[in-house]
Amino acid sequence: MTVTRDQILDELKRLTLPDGGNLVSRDMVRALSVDGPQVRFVIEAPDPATARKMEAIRAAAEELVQALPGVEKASAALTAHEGKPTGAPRGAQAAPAGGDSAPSLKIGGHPKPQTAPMKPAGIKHVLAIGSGKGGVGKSTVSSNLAVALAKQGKKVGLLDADIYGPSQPRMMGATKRPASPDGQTIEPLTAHGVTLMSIGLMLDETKAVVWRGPMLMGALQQMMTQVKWGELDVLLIDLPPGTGDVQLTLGQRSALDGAIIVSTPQDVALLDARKAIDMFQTLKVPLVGMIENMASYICPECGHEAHPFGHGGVAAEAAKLGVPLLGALPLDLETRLAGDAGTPIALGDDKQAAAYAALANRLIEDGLA
Ligand SMILES: Nc1ncnc2c1ncn2[C@@H]1O[C@H](COP(=O)(O)OP(=O)(O)OP(=O)(O)O)[C@@H](O)[C@H]1O
Repeated sequence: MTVTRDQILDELKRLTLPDGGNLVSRDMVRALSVDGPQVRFVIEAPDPATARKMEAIRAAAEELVQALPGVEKASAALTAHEGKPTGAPRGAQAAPAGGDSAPSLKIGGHPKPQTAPMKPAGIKHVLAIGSGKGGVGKSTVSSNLAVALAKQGKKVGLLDADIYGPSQPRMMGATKRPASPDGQTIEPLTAHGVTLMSIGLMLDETKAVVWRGPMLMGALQQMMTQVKWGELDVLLIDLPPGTGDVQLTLGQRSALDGAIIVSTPQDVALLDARKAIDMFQTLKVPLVGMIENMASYICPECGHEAHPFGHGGVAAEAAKLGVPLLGALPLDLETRLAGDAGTPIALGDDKQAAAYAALANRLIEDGLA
């Protein structure tokens, strides 16, 4: 008989810590692996000083697990956070066991082992919005699409997973830090009818984020599993540009229903968009389609139409790759100003809002929202 992870965690819950809670409720168990009768795990203390006081707990935890039926050898190691890394989350302490201070939630710890792809229970569809190149308007498209879908009566969530340059708080006009009243779950914000969460809102915005892959994975896992998203028709995930750890983690570890790629028509952007498409295909994430942004510019003075980033490049690329072209959005001053003001252009009723409404309708017709 092989011991299960749940049995081990249940056993560890029996071990009460001197300052309250147990190893599981205090989220200290890491890297639990069960290899037949061999069990290994790590106990991660919030700091080296606490770790030094926990040797007896480590030994007791090892002994308890070793006594479980089906376990031949259990080994537990102690580690500790080495202080706050650069770009560390605000309140980067483990959730306090008690006391007067408000519980805080550590963002970006080591990921927990998963048995199934992440998809919060109440969410019907999860769509990632990516781009190869930065600055092509992926966040602008994400926020406006979210608002346009909400205007159609859909329950929409928007997760800003761009930890290196989170822009949704500004674009959606919601910069308050989400609360974590119990130190375990995060209450997302609401803006313009959209349920919003940004990893950036949990970080110190004055510091650059220097995170290793595992911490990124842990942070994304938390966004998917600890945020109280509630019932949603669709969760849009605004990815960072490129094909890095965030994209890989989400593609491999969460149940994405599709990916949308935003690109400008210029060659350098298309070159990178192709790489992003290739990555999603490799990860077997269905490609919903491409969106051409900054496709044309209408001079407000004379009405002349110009194509500063080229013309038709995304349509041609989409046709070549056999991916639908979902829409072409112009370069538009009002779109930029609305984004900067935290009131996405899709909230209004002008031509740009209509273009986003058409995009939203298409996703709804395709059964993706
Ligand atoms: N169609 C558009 N017309 C005018 N300005 C736009 C348009 N799309 C995006 N912008 C502006 O371009 C800038 C970059 O857009 P945005 O932040 O959405 O791009 P991104 O691809 O998400 O960038 P990053 O790589 O930094 O995440 C922003 O100032 C935004 O307001």
